[in-house]
Amino acid sequence: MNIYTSPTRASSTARPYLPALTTEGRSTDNSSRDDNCEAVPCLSMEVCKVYPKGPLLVLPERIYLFSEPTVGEILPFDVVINVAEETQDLQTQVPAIEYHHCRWEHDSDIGTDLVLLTSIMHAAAAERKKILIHCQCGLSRSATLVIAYIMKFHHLSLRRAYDLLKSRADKISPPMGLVFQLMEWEAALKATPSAQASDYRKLP
Ligand SMILES: N[C@@H](Cc1ccc(OP(=O)(O)O)cc1)C(=O)O
Repeated sequence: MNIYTSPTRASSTARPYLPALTTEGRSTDNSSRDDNCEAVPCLSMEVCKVYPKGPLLVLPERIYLFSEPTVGEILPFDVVINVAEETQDLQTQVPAIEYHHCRWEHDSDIGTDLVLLTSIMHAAAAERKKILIHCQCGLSRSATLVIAYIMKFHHLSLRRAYDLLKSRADKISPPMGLVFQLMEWEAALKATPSAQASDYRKLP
């Protein structure tokens, strides 16, 4: 399944990031800690080694965050969501995997996709599927999607969802253009209290 999202938001060539926030409440679950996310800088679009140990488990419902994977790296997953415009689309190479590709840039309008993609994640999680969320580096766009998911299905504010993910993958840094859209997402979630309390999954 391919979902093309036109980049309609202009002028985000500079990419301001949220400042580093509190690390209070870091997970004690070493399997989802950020040891994987060592200080290996993203030197270029080609060399993106933020997760040198492979996909990082960031949420208990088998949701992993990663940079651009190889075919071999996605084989263990049931569902793969690729949210980068510039990454290779591996769909035809992994026909057995539920593969979604949303071609986001760092300033794309992602609001509609968030509704669909977080629902896909939620449905897959309910079926105990193993889910990989990735972009090019695993820092901005994929992190934005995971934050949106946490906000909706763990019922956390943007700030708390960001802090939670940051405590598990401390290199994440959603660009300000996407953070603004997460603010809109937060407002939309607040406006729909039906945001399914029954869907709540308690975080460890
Ligand atoms: N711009 C970074 C690399 C980088 C590329 C893409 C990126 O976004 P995402 O995490 O959404 O792929 C983040 C960082 C550098 O020059 O090192």
